Amino acid sequence: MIGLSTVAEVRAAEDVLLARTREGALMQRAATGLATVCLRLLGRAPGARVTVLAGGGNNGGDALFAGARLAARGARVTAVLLAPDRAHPAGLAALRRAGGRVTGPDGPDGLDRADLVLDGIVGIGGRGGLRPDAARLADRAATGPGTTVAVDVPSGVDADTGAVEGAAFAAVHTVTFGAVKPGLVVGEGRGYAGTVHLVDIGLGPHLAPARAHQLTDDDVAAHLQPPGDVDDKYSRGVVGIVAGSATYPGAGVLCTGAALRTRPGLVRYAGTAAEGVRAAWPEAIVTAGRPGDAGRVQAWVVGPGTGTDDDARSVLAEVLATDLPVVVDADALTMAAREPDLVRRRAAPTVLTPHDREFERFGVAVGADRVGSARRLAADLGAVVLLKGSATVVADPGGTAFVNGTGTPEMATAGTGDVLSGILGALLATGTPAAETAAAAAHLHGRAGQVAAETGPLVAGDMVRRLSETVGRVRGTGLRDSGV
Ligand SMILES: NC(=O)C1=CN([C@@H]2O[C@H](COP(=O)(O)OP(=O)(O)OC[C@H]3O[C@@H](n4cnc5c(N)ncnc54)[C@H](OP(=O)(O)O)[C@@H]3O)[C@@H](O)[C@H]2O)[C@@H](O)CC1
Ligand SMILES: Nc1ncnc2c1ncn2[C@@H]1O[C@H](COP(=O)(O)OP(=O)(O)O)[C@@H](O)[C@H]1O
Ligand SMILES: [K+]
Repeated sequence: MIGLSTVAEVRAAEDVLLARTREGALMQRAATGLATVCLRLLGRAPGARVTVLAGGGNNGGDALFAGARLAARGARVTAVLLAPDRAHPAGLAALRRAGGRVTGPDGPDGLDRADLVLDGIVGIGGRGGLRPDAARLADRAATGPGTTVAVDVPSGVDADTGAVEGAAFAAVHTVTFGAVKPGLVVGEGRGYAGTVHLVDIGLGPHLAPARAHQLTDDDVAAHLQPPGDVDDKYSRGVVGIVAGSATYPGAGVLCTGAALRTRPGLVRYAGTAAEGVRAAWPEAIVTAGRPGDAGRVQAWVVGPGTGTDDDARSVLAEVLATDLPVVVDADALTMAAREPDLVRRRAAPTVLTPHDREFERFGVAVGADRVGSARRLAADLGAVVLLKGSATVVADPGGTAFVNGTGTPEMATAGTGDVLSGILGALLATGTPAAETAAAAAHLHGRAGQVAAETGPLVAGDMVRRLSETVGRVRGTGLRDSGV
């Protein structure tokens, strides 16, 4: 699990560590890590052209020291000082000693010929959108030939939320220090950060436990354990699916298929798409009746493609009245937004899975702070909120959050949400805690999208078809030998 630490948490840990290390040591660790990544990206330093954009704070100091290291290795380094009178004195002196050139914001910056551009304009001390000089240079860097590397945080990105007000530095790589900040992996900031490299500067032991996390394949593998010798089809949890309709069976077929391919113990289906689901998935136990007719389950999924008429509303109420975990998706979200008390009065876990427009039906727009918005709705409803997006966010009522790191834009196609709710229902039926389980489902779903997109554009059914293989790849096992 990767902790995502806020600026306040990083600053607090830095204060403790700064008091215990000699002056400037942390910045040297940061600059060494930064220069190492840059050297790897450049391949070879001698002759390489590097432009360092340096603001007047410590972020500029990191960039200047790293520039000095690159210059010492033979790179031709130009530092552009955005606030020449406040540039980090020791960093600037080191750069000069190593043979780097220095200019002001309007000087010959070399951006049109650079191999690599370092963005040390502003880091976690930034406020608001970039100022005009900085915005102009960030824009030139983005359209120039150099590989763009952000120092700690892409300038102009809010490190806590990922919000971008106006211009920001578009990095292909971000080298961040001490801890990954949420703004690098969520919202607009994710798109500006590119690939994130974490440099250890010794902050770890002093950081408060993170309240937001990103799961790894290893974390998710723990949710995907194969059955053991004593397992039977019931023992791993049975999921019940209420999805699709007679006219639109697709959502029922996708959701049921995804559940089966995630944990193929037993999947029950109840609803008016029964005929289509039975034809597609003979492995499922299917009834055209109500949820109560389906047999015992350990979790429900309700909503994809069910419609929002009186019958659908009464089925939703029946499912929410159980003491089982429930995934509320799609049309069920529209109905739950009209009657949020159906969710609030539940004692068992509820996971709501809105995209932005469904989220807004609960009364507030998502806005630029996606983690904050998901947390607020989760607290209001006493439910886990899984807010879909290019980086899906999960929040629980207590404020614990997860930001998903897998997936591909190819997943922006109809029906992929139905696949997610099937995966999530299957995992929730095992009884694991709802928020982390929802994050694990989003992770697996994203990996299935990546696997299905390996050969070209995907449709939702491709994700279902490749799910078993994806589970195997996330488990990292392959075929077990018999031990004979
Ligand atoms: N602490 C440590 O031990 C370590 C810290 N480390 C590093 O320090 C960084 C934090 O440094 P920091 O606190 O000096 O702030 P920083 O990010 O440089 O920003 C302040 C500067 O930005 C400017 N500025 C602000 N907003 C702006 C805007 N919108 N557009 C343009 N400019 C703007 C602001 O100008 P001012 O408002 O003063 O006019 C001021 O000049 C951190 O991210 C990491 O890289 C590492 O070395 C590890 C050890
Ligand atoms: N640009 C993107 N990058 C990664 N994932 C995406 C992107 N766009 C959409 N997705 C994912 O695809 C799924 C779409 O779900 P949803 O909007 O409910 O679709 P549908 O209702 O058609 O099934 C979500 O899981 C979302 O996170
Ligand atoms: K920066």
